[in-house]
Amino acid sequence: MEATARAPGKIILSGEHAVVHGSTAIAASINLYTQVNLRIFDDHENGDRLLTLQLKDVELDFSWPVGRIREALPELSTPSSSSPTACSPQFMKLIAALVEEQDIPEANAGLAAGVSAFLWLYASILGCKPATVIVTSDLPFGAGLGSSAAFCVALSAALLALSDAVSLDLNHQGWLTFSETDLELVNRWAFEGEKIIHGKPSGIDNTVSTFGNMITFKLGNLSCIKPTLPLRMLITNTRVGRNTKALVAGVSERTLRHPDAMASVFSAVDSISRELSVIIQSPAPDDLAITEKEAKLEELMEMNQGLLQCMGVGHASIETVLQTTLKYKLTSKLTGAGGGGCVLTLLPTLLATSVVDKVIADLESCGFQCLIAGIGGKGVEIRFNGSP
Ligand SMILES: Nc1ncnc2c1ncn2[C@@H]1O[C@H](COP(=O)(O)OP(=O)(O)OP(=O)(O)O)[C@@H](O)[C@H]1O
Ligand SMILES: C[C@@](O)(CCO)CC(=O)[O-]
Ligand SMILES: [Mg+2]
Repeated sequence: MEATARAPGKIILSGEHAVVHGSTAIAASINLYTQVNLRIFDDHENGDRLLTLQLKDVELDFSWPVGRIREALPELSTPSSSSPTACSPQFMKLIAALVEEQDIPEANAGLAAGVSAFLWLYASILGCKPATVIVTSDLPFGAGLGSSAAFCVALSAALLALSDAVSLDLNHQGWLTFSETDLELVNRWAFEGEKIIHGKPSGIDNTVSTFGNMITFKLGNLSCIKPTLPLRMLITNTRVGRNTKALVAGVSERTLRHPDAMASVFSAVDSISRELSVIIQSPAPDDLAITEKEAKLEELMEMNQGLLQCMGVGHASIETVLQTTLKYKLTSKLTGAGGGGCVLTLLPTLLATSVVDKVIADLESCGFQCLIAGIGGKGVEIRFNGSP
């Protein structure tokens, strides 16, 4: 049996990090995807009864005899696909041993978290069956565009599609969307994978990758936003790698040291997100109104960036992007966990293309990578047996 799932990355317009501490955040899917192809073998098909994970973008393959996994994770021989379960510290240790055996190159050490999430989701949803999983992605790892979430969502979707937990038309040709109920199940499993990679995620990344569009998110609850503004965002990748888990932990540690001050910071971010949501959805009768609303958006982005600085997740490379875009009277803010990674710049509707080209040339001369991604598209989708 074979299935392929694809899940989008994301940008966070406001509220990153504060959302982990209960504030409202706004996120949108982007048209960059992670794709997971899953092929399950019957016993006779896969002679060595192997579980193989191929990460095409980093040209790394991992392989375990199914018997080795069954021996290491005996309690997982019967899958629980309908009941998303957290990976306990005890299971984490057993999985870490299976990952350790693969001798991941030092340069790719960060992948250990992703491979651990893979083993947990595979064994919990499908049990110890021989399979080959091939992963490809448009998303840069560790850049703030939700690569970990897109990986966990696409993987959970592919595994569930071939489990008995969801009902899908296996003969459907082309990409298929799950039912709302099944999307909830995909999202809950993906969140368990994100916990392995992020440590203490809010759930916003996997939620927007699962459901797509643009959402407000607070304490696990999402609502869909219907923008009345043509939001055009330039995404600049500083190419400064960082680790979301460490950055999220750093904000929590600062909160322990300064509880009252950080509570005020998180409350201010909550207000910014709620105000942003109202502006983005308010009726836009004419161009003047659009320009006025974009000016308010820019001011709120600037305020959010200042509060992210308070949280300690800035970086010199992010400052360089802020200063460079400011020369063109444009407003930017980091997106995702910060500490490097990606920065958003709002491109006003009336901004001339020639100016956009100059801004991009200026940023690329700093060694950064720029793209204008489509935002607010579909969430996770599935297709079967290699159908186009
Ligand atoms: N395609 C993939 N295959 C395997 N592992 C992946 C893949 N994409 C992401 N990961 C895992 O997720 C890690 C990066 O996750 P991290 O949360 O640090 O960054 P991000 O998700 O890109 O940024 P942010 O969480 O700020 O949006 C990688 O080091 C790897 O462990
Ligand atoms: C930094 C953070 O708020 C967003 C990362 O994309 C972490 C999370 O919410 O899980
Ligand atoms: Mg992530």
